[in-house]
Amino acid sequence: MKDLWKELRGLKELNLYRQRRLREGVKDFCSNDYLALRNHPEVVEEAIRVLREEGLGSGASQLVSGYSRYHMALEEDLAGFKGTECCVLFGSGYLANLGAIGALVGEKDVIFSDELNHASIIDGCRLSKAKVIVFKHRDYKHLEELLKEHRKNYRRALIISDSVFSMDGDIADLRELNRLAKEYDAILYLDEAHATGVLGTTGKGILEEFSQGWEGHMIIMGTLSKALGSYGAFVCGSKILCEYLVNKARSLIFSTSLPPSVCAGARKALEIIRREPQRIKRLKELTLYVYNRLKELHLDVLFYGTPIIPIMLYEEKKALEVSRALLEDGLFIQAIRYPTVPLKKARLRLTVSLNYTQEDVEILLSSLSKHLS
Ligand SMILES: Cc1ncc(COP(=O)(O)O)c(C=O)c1O
Repeated sequence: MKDLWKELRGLKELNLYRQRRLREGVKDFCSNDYLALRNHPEVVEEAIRVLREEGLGSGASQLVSGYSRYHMALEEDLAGFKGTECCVLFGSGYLANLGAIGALVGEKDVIFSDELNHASIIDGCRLSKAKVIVFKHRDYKHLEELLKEHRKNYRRALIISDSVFSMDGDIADLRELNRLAKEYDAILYLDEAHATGVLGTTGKGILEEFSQGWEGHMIIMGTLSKALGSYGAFVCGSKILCEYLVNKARSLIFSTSLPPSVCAGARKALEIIRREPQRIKRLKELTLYVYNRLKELHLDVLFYGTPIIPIMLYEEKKALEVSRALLEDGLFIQAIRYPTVPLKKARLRLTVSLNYTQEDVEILLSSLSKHLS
């Protein structure tokens, strides 16, 4: 146990020590509740209704007795929303990536993975025992070189990318990824955690953003935990894929399914997104407004049109200091540091949400200006 203490001390010395913070009493500027659906009265009402009807937990895994009509209805709606044949729910985005990647590829196979993919993809790749080849971030020329050299040596190939990269907010080039997937006979696996409810004019995700229909070799993974304001995740694709995952994905088979109330709440959130596409438009407008105001402060921000707007501070210590100073003003933006991002690329990951009022934005800007300009 002494070793653990030493390691923690090492993290503190490097400004890489992490602590959870109660978010009470502060305005949250770093959640992924982009469309403000987590507290939407209809979502909460529906979840409570089903909570009363079904009880708290689901009682078992999907393959035992934990698969209710609420799970099935949500899967059907998600498949319809994403324009795929079928959908399977998972306990979380982390579990979906672990389970789906691990089921799809093994020792004889190869994965081509963007270097900035989410940690759950990295862990899923490692666990799968497939050969993992990492391509430079959004560098599709590099990807093509790697495909040319290595694809032929393996049975199945998977190209994996986040649709919206969670720490930078940039967007994968679907056209290039799809061209390469087709040319090199690979499955294209897209993580839509931050794209669902955000990209495209109606929030359907990267396919809509690129005016592209779903094709059989595409796997669309997404989470219920961001713009859908709930918890859990899904993998959409062909009927065969879903059947396969239900039989092979260990994180689905050997883990208790989502509570029915959580599924019902997510389904209501999806219904609201479909009914009110103006929410997505408003999010885009607010995002642009916040970015333009940040620019006036001459802050070093990354911006790609998505609601993830990292304020770059580079030094871990500086990121911690500014995050703490904001907290004293009642504003919460978490300092993101290694290993979530590379060393010396520390940042405040500001996210835009429909939860913010005009006044909130003004308070945020004046506090940022005080501590950063
Ligand atoms: C791109 C990406 N994939 C997967 C996940 C994991 O999702 P979850 O939080 O539902 O486990 C996240 C975020 O947490 C993410 O940003």
